[in-house]
Amino acid sequence: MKLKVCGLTSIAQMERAHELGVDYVGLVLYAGSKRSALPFTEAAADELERVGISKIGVYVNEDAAKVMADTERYNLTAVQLHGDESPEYCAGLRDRVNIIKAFRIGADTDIDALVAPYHAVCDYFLFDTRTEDYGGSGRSFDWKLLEKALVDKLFFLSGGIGPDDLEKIRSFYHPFLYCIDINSRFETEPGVKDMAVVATFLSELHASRSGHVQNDH
Ligand SMILES: O=C(O)c1ccccc1N[C@@H]1O[C@H](COP(=O)(O)O)[C@@H](O)[C@H]1O
Repeated sequence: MKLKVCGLTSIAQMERAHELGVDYVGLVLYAGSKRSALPFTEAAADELERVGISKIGVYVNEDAAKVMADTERYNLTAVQLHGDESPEYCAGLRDRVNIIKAFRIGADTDIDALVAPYHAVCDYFLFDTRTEDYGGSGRSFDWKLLEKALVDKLFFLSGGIGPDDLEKIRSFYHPFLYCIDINSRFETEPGVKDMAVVATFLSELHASRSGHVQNDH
């Protein structure tokens, strides 16, 4: 089971995440977010490029040329497209970078119909909660909806996952669950994580999943 910590805004916290063994950090490169990592000074961008941990850029309806430029500049492993990006948009970027398409899920969402056009043009899916905003709401959705859907692509599970959700994660099995994505519920303020709480969560996540062999590649 992989762990992504999203919404970090300092190089020191990214390096700490790397030391802890977090798999991915998410940089919110969307100016409309409370935890936007923008703007960078040139010096910070240079430092960011060199941080050892795999970095995922989080975007909302961004210009594709900007996403491509950021991918090179910051050495991004993948981009998380959290807005209303079309399948064509995803296909246009995919030969340059891994694509994680985020879907916002509500009680009445037809997940199969929503994801079908994206199946061939993404590397991963990500499931978040549908709210009035694009993401980072701290609110969760009913994971049982994923069990009922025909999801057959590796996915990131997100949306209000908090330090107390380990038992819930332990009880949720899905053959395509790849990564747990944590964000606002681990913050002391927007953009600043409590890394001690992240460390405890990570070690308990690993301990609780040690009996599972699910998608640990
Ligand atoms: O974190 C944000 O501010 C954000 C803004 C716009 C799009 C995505 C954003 N973050 C992503 O939202 C999900 C859920 O976060 P939370 O746990 O509910 O706080 C997560 O995947 C973040 O990557």
